[in-house]
Amino acid sequence: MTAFSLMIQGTTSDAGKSTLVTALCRLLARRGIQVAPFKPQNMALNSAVTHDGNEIGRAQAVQAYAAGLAPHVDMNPILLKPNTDTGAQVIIQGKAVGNMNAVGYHEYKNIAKVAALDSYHRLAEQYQAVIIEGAGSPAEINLRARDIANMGFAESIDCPVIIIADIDKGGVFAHLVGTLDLLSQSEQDRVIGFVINRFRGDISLLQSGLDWLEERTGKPVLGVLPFLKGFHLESEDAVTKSPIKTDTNATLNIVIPIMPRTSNHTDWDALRLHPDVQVTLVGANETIPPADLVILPGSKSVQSDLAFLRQEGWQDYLKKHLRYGGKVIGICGGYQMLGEQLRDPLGLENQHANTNAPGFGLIPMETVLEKDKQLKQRQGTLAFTTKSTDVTGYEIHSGVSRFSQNVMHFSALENGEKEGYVSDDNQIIGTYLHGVFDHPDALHALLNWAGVDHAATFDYDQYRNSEIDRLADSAEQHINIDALIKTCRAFQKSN
Ligand SMILES: NC(=O)CC[C@H](N)C(=O)O
Repeated sequence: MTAFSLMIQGTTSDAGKSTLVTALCRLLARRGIQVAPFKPQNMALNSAVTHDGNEIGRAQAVQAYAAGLAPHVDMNPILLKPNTDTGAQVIIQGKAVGNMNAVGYHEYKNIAKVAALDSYHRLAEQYQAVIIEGAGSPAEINLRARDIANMGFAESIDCPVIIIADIDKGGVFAHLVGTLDLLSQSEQDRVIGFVINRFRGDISLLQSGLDWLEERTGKPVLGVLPFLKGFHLESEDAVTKSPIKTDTNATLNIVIPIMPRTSNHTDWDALRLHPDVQVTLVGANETIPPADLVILPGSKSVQSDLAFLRQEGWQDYLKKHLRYGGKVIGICGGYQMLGEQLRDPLGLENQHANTNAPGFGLIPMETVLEKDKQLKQRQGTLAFTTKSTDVTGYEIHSGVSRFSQNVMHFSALENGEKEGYVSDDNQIIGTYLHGVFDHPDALHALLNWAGVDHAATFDYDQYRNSEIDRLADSAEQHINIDALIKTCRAFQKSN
């Protein structure tokens, strides 16, 4: 059997590339084909940690899960994490190599490409199929010259491409025809067809448009995927503000600030999906509503996000919230902010070295950002509950925090380390563990801590798995997957 690759590119960001790759990974795995996901270059603040301590984009970790694999660094060899308005931390094969601005990175792309190809070839040797995700749109002609994220990559490895467009946004025919038109002949030749995503309504009304599109471009429409109501899969970067659930009997109100550099926003997905919880995300210039629990999330640029929170009135809000008996959980960067001092001697998160800032002063702790980033998957038990309760999570941070006095810890980890903080008055928790609400037992205990007496059981892993199945079932129904596999194999042979 010939191994094959297929790349999914989109007419815009958020067209549905990640979801289609996820669906294909699950559908090939169901057919017994050993398949791996791959994205050469990802720009996102929501990353995942592999077993061996490397950092990759969240979407590839979810796609690996759909394929029945553990996430591996080769699945996303280049990750860009924006930490200022003009620059990003560049992560190559799982490890940060430094901060670069857009021009600097453009120059660096030739080096980054070597890593992308190296990782891809390793996957291609190991698996029977590699499903590749593009980034943004392949028609950004100003970025074409050194492109390694879309057609530049497809041309290098000579693979077929599907272009996907989101009909819910409108303008789907213009997007598809325009995108194809802006590609070179050899790039156009590798487009094996289109997929239209998020269609609602009567397909018979779309048919004349599909016929026109096929006639005009000479490319087939491989499938029209319906809008999946209430569908939720961990999104890569965009923080979705609309509530996931509509009917809620929530008893616990959670408020979370959205800061310019909020990271790992999927930390609160399990809460947004939980029937007993109402999560309100508060952005810039919005009134902060009353809450039972405030969660300060992770941040890629802690000092500037802290300044943002102060400017938005969160310091006074937190003081009042705690005075009235409210609870606070700080995760990673949000945990660091709750401390007394933040130091960045090397200028890792700013353009300048030696930037310091006072934190909210609610935890007797000081944090220094150090050169080596800590990337770890974690397992342990909660240290502050009487009942032994499992907790899982992962750490991604440069900050090293030190307490100025003895404190109660949040968790006891499997390697014997104690981690995090719980205040004596039981109102504040701080932890470095991202994903801390994902384990059903930890979720239950934390909701109980926050005031929910009989919280419903919610298993995030199970939920994710059934959402991937729902997505894959829909793709199976609307795309001829066996014919697609044949086309990809034929492309591989003829080129
Ligand atoms: N994930 C985070 O919130 C990281 C916090 C901070 N940027 C650090 O590196 O220490």
